[in-house]
This record gives sequence, C-alpha cells and structure tokens, in this order.
Amino acid sequence: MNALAATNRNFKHAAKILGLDSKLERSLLIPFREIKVECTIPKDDGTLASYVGFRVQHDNARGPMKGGIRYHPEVDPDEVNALAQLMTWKTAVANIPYGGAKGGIGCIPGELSSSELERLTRVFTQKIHDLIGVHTDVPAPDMGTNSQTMAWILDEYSKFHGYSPAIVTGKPIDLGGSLGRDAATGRGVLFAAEALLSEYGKSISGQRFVIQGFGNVGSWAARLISEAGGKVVAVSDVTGAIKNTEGLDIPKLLEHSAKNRSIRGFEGANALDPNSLLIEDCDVLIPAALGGVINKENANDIRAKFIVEAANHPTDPEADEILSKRGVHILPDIYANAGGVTVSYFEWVQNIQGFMWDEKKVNNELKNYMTRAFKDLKSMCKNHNCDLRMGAFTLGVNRVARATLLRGWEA
Ligand SMILES: NC(=O)C1=CN([C@@H]2O[C@H](COP(=O)(O)OP(=O)(O)OC[C@H]3O[C@@H](n4cnc5c(N)ncnc54)[C@H](O)[C@@H]3O)[C@@H](O)[C@H]2O)C=CC1
Ligand SMILES: O=C(O)CCC(=O)C(=O)O
Repeated sequence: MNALAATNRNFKHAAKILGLDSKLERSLLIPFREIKVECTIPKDDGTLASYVGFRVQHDNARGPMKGGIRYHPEVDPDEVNALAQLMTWKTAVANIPYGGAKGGIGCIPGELSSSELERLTRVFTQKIHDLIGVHTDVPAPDMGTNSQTMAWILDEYSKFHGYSPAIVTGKPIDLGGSLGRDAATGRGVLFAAEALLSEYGKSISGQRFVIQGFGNVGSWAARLISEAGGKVVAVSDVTGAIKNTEGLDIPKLLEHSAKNRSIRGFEGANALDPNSLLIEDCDVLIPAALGGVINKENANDIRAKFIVEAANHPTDPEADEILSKRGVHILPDIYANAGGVTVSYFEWVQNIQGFMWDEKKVNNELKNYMTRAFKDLKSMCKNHNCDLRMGAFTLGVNRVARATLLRGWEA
C-alpha cells in the first residue's frame, strides 16, 4: 500500500476511536504547506544534473515543524507527505513542543561525490531558506543524509539569515550539535524495546534480534542491544544480509562495515538471502531501513514475537491486521523511533540557550521521555481498548487536536 494511503488510514482509524469532529479531522489531514523545488547542479565532469527536492510542512499547532531530510531514489511527494504527517504525531507522542515536517531529494547519494552532494544541498537550501526557520521549520538528518549535510544547510542558511546553529539538528558537535544525537534514534529503540519486553516479563538480555538496515539507526541499535546482552543473529544493508545463530560480533561488524561501507564479506557470519531476513527465526524484529517492507506478502511468515519499528512506516495496515491476529506485538514507529527527534529537541534547546549538556544528561533525559511516552501510550491502549499502534496514534492525534482547538480559527 502507498505510504500516504497507509498513514491516512491509521490517522482516520485513530480519529474514529477519538470521535473527532469530521471538519477537524479534515483540517488535521491536509498539510500546512507542500514545497517542490528544482535543483540543478554542475556535476564534477562539468555536465548539468537536475533533481527534484521536497519539503512538506504538515502541522504546526504544537510548535515549529520538525523532521528529517532524506536523499533516496524513491523520494516522491506521497512518501514525503506521509513522513511529514508521521512527524506531527511522533512529536506529539514524545510530548515535545513541535509539529511535523519532512523533506527529501530524489537522488542516489552513493553515486554523487562529496562536492556534488554539497552543491545539491546548498541549492536545495537556497530554494527553501525563506520557508524554514528556527521557530518555523527545523530540518534534521534522515536516510541518506548525515551531520555533514546539516553543516552545509546551516552554512547556506546562515548566509541569508546570519549565523543560525538552531536551524538544523543532528549537526556536527563542532557546530553546536548535541552529544548523543548520533546514537539517539538507536538508543531510543533500545529503550522502547526494553519497555515493550518488560510488559511480558522479558529483558533485552537473552532475546534474539534481527535488524534490517545497518546505517545510523540500525547500527546504533545493534551496538546498544548487544551491549545490553541481546543476541543480534542477522542484519542486512542495501548490499546484502548476513546471519550467525550464535550471535554476530557487533563491534567487529561495525569495524568491517565502516571500512568496507558494506556488511558483506564479514567473517564469522554466513551470507543470507536479503528477501528472507524479515522471516528469520528471532524474538524481536527491528526494521531500520525502508517503508512498507512488512506487508501482506510476508506477514504470515514472520516468526518474531515482537516488532520494534525503527524505520518509518515499515508495516502496511494489511500486515498489521495479519500480525495482530497472530499475536505479534508491534511497537509503532511514531513511538519506537522517537528518540532521534527527542534528542534533536534537546539540541535545539541547547542552541537557543547557548549552553551545552553533557552526554549523560542527554541520555538520561531521553530515557525519561521514552519511558513517559510509553506509559502515556499504554494508558491510551487501556482507555480505548486498542493495540499499540492505535494507542500511539490516538495519543498523538488527540494532543494535536487539543492544541488546534485551543488556538482556534479566527482570521
Ligand atoms: N536518522 C534518524 O535519526 C532517524 C531515522 N529514522 C528512520 O530510520 C530508517 C533508517 O534511517 P537511517 O539509519 O538514518 O538511514 P541511513 O541512510 O543511515 O541508513 C540506511 C540503511 O538502510 C540500508 N538499506 C537501504 N535499502 C535497503 C534495503 N533494500 N534492504 C536493507 N537495507 C537497506 C542502507 O544500506 C543503510 O544501512 C529510515 O526509515 C528513517 O526514516 C527514524 C527516526 C530518526
Ligand atoms: O531529528 C529530527 O528532527 C527528525 C528525525 C526524523 O526525521 C524522524 O524521526 O523520522
């Protein structure tokens, strides 16, 4: 199912559970603003290349819009719309004072040189600089982008508006980035998995994990889970998949992956068909790459008892139904991967205050936010007799609806 159709379906289900007024429902669904820009750059060989960039600003009832920028060939308006809407519910679930946005450029970042990526990022920033802002819309990294991308956006934006470190989060520490932001989404996934497992009298230690994606989120999740005693038995990245039923040596795999920019060829593991990764035998499955990967084609074959959604919208609503009938517990993206945007919020706060927190404070605060959000989500599940996804959606949608109503519509 198309990402936007899936996200809208979940939103409408939550609106029905909450008994939301139909006009309010419609107003919450329509994005605040959709931006589409042409970005042409000279390539290193002197030829020109044109790309399409998007920024969808979904909602700002609770504060400045917030969300990552993705560089990926499959970036399209529907996908960015869905991701922006998810950010609105996610920041509300985490209870941080933001709305939601998302951006992206349709490109293959691995095929562009560093100087080409820099030119593309600067042109994109020139096209959107007057529509983003420290108190209006604050970008961050997502798939295919990183702290260097944020540094280029900061620099380009600052040419127009003066030095503005708080215009982006997830930037390098030397430019006002927060300690702990790089690991934050993976660390949040660890806290989320701990919270879910503890409901069933289990802990990370002794559980077997499969992780799809070994980029920022997947690799940090693998590292922190293995440090907490979990056994990571299989992982994949865009180049392939590997497995070791005894548990992969994650520190060595991190070294291998950093050196080779791929997990392939790692000694101490067997190669695995990437198509069978999601249906590998394990206790906890962590999709940490693309959307829509858990769908009606593979939902019946998934053997995990728990799914912790580190990626955005990895599970189609049809798969949700199948898995829920089979008793699989799914911790949804808008809670499970909220650690990243939560520490982005801490980074923004530090920039505005001109004060730097130590890493222990960042990680402790992240744990507090994730723990509180899990409790809030569970109480929505109890009040509305619904599953974890609807617990999270009703929590987020209700908070945004309340803020919208309080602000009113007077012209
Ligand atoms: N970076 C962040 O702070 C946050 C990221 N997310 C989500 O987490 C997911 C991963 O994002 P990042 O780790 O930041 O991206 P990244 O670009 O650092 O890493 C992406 C990883 O996915 C792998 N991958 C790509 N296509 C694949 C495929 N077909 N099969 C298996 N692996 C594949 C890549 O090889 C890479 O290992 C995305 O859905 C993103 O939206 C969610 C919240 C915050
Ligand atoms: O850190 C942020 O502001 C946003 C991260 C993001 O794009 C996401 O949570 O999907």
